[in-house]
Amino acid sequence: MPSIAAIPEPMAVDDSASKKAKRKQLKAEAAAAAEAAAASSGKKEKKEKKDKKRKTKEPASSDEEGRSSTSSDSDRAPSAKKAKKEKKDKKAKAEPAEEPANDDGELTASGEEEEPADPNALANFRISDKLKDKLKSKGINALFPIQATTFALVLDGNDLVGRARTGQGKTLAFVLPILESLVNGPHKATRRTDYGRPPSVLVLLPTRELANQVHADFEFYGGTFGLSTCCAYGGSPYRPQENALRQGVDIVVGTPGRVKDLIEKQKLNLRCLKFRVLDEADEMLNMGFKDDVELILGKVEDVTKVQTLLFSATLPEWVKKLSMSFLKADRKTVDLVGNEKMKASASVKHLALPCNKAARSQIIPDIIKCYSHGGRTIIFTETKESASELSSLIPGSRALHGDIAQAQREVVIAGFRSGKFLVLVATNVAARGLDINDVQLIIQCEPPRDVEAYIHRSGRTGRAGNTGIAVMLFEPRYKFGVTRIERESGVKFEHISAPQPTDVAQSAGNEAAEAIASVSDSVIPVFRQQAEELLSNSSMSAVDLLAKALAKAVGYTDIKKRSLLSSMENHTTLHLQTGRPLYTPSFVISTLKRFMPEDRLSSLHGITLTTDGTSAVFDVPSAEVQDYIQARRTWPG
Ligand SMILES: Nc1ncnc2c1ncn2[C@@H]1O[C@H](COP(=O)(O)OP(=O)(O)OP(=O)(O)O)[C@@H](O)[C@H]1O
Repeated sequence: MPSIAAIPEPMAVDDSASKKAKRKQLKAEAAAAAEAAAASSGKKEKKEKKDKKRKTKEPASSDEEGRSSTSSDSDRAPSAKKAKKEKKDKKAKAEPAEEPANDDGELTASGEEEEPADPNALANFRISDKLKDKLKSKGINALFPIQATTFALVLDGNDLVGRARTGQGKTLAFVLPILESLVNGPHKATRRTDYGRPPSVLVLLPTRELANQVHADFEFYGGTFGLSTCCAYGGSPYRPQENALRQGVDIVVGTPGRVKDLIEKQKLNLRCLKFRVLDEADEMLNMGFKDDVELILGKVEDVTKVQTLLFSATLPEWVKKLSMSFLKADRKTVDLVGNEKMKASASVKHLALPCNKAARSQIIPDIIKCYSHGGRTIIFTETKESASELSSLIPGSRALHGDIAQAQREVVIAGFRSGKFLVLVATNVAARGLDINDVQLIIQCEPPRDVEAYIHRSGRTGRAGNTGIAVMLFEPRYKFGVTRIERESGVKFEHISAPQPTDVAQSAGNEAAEAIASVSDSVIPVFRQQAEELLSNSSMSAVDLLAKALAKAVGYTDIKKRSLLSSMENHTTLHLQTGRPLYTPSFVISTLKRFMPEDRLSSLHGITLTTDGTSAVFDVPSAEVQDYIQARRTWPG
């Protein structure tokens, strides 16, 4: 006999634990995941570290070190505490590089000021003192695995394809050896330093924001050697870029369109190029820059004199093939992801949440309240229109997409970086490479079309040893989008339901209670009389009244119900059990028609069969729940 009941609790997530406990658990799990990832990419290195006293150092080799480990990391049972320590130390765990060489007297070969046990300590690499000081000023005392494994290869003149997960320091993996190579290494002798010199380095990347970021790194670290950098991207005036090129620069960082324009206008000359770097190469090709990139790379007269480096967290097969035409035959490949199942960042907790499009703007602010821990949030939408629309619906957020004027885009990014506002609603322009401090939460409004987008978007959090949370929303009907991303990225989503209004209110209440403690006693005389009147005129207890005051202080006058299935406000999820196969959603409708008038069923939506096929869940307006339950009771069958 069929039965029908409202589902009062989330179906797939245990909400019984307090918010605090949940937060703690998430943090600990994400930290453990981070540890596992680090352990995974550096498994061999860790083992070696253990045995360090017995073993001698070996030179870095792409063949050996590029291989990633798949063996069991669970044995390690990493603790959150340990992960925290790791975050603090930002320790890298890769193979030691070759013995440092002292090629011009500027480089140090001793590990005196470094932690001697760390094979990736700066002292173990051919990095000059000036550059080391700059790195230390940023809190960098050791290289990350991708940097440690590629440093000597690049400095020694190899072409290279480098791959590591998001947030693992790929930028410095090319910045550092390029700078050393120009100033102290093989290119020192032939590098031009005169007025009007053509650049020695060209870095191509897909977005303007990323160009700005990498430019800033080259300026910061290259400035120490007196190297000058020019940033060339579309939407910005030509004049300053052309002036800089006329005077002569050492490094040009830019997007393919503008770089091509400057070459065609004969403002940019690549005849003295020593390095060309393709950062996020697959995205440049995805964005239709393939012809521009090929044209630019083809402008180099003598390719034997140029080193070409290609870096990304994702290297689809066709990009690898393409690298064959850009890079020399003896190129090295360092792939720290390799054939490992998990391609996305392992220091990120990946969550999936069913949510109808119409409910997004209601639910997203609650997700932010529950999961951002007061840090920054980036929300990704598929289209520019939905980014603008959503940002207009989410208080305190700003939009970023390709239709926004470049000057405004820069203002938005600067505001987000500086913490002027904490929520950015963006299209894929913010998906690649952006490294913004304290991004705690990523929300993707729907499963992206390609898995690379998922990997890069979710990788805006959980960077450089930190942990983060990525929530992907999906239409309950299109659950296959989640399965597809799971299959292709290796991510195992934890399925959660929308934070219930009571959860959100509770966490707001906690904050309000803390805030009350900071209110000065000077307000008491002013408000005491109203407080006394309120208490004497009310039949409620002082505690209940205070609870109401807290609710009002954080903007609550009512708690609305939210469906678990589609996250719609004022909707409730019902569970129909028949004990017999239901086959399809239309079969569910015909079953319901037996006890509910047909016209009432028009407000029902989101019918989803449970896995055993004998029951179904669907949403109805909360006001109609009792009608369903009553009708079922009076129905004889
Ligand atoms: N050796 C290091 N020690 C500590 N922090 C580092 C180190 N190297 C890089 N970082 C920091 O790690 C962060 C991530 O680096 P970066 O942006 O280069 O990552 P990425 O691998 O290029 O990520 P994505 O794939 O998302 O572009 C940056 O804030 C950077 O300053």
